[in-house]
Amino acid sequence: MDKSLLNNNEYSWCFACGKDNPSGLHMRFEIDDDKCTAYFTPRREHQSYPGRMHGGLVAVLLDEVTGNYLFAKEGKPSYTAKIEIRYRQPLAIGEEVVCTGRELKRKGRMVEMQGTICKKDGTLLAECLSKMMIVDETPQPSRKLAAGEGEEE
Ligand SMILES: CCCCCCCCCCCC(=O)SCCNC(=O)CCNC(=O)[C@H](O)C(C)(C)COP(=O)(O)OP(=O)(O)OC[C@H]1O[C@@H](n2cnc3c(N)ncnc32)[C@H](O)[C@@H]1OP(=O)(O)O
Repeated sequence: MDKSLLNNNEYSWCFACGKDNPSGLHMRFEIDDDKCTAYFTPRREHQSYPGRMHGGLVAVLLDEVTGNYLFAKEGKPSYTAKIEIRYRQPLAIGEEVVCTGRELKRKGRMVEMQGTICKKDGTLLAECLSKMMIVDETPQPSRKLAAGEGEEE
């Protein structure tokens, strides 16, 4: 893996997994041969209707667990080009879920990924099919941020 990627300070600001992002989800991952797994417990600040996680944030869990699998396998970033989500049951606030990302197939740099979110008893809550494009570039912060603008006072 290109070590300069991991030394890129901006990675620690990822909304889903960045350790320095105070508003982030702070997801952590386990990588196996064929999948990435993350355990996550939705908190009150993540809810939409009372007691259930916001659908946009459910999408973040799916996007991140699939993206992280590719990042670990390829040692390069990949960008989400398309994501389709089926929300089957609500994710309950306070109840831990298991997120899993797997590769289905690829053509060139475009990889088709599958993501699932299940209860600990295996009940399927949400799933996605996505297309992610592997890129060779190192993502750069916006010019404003690089110039020290856009930071909170
Ligand atoms: C420790 C840290 C951990 C870090 C771990 C972090 C994990 C992070 C996971 C979160 C990931 C994100 O949120 S990423 C952020 C959200 N996503 C983005 O910002 C992506 C924005 N879009 C783009 O940048 C671009 O559209 C790309 C890169 C996706 C594609 O652009 P491009 O490279 O110019 O490619 P382009 O010429 O358009 O297309 C190339 C080929 O792909 C096909 N193609 C392009 N888009 C699509 C599509 N949606 N569906 C089907 N096919 C497509 C084209 O038809 C073409 O086929 P052919 O003609 O060659 O056959």
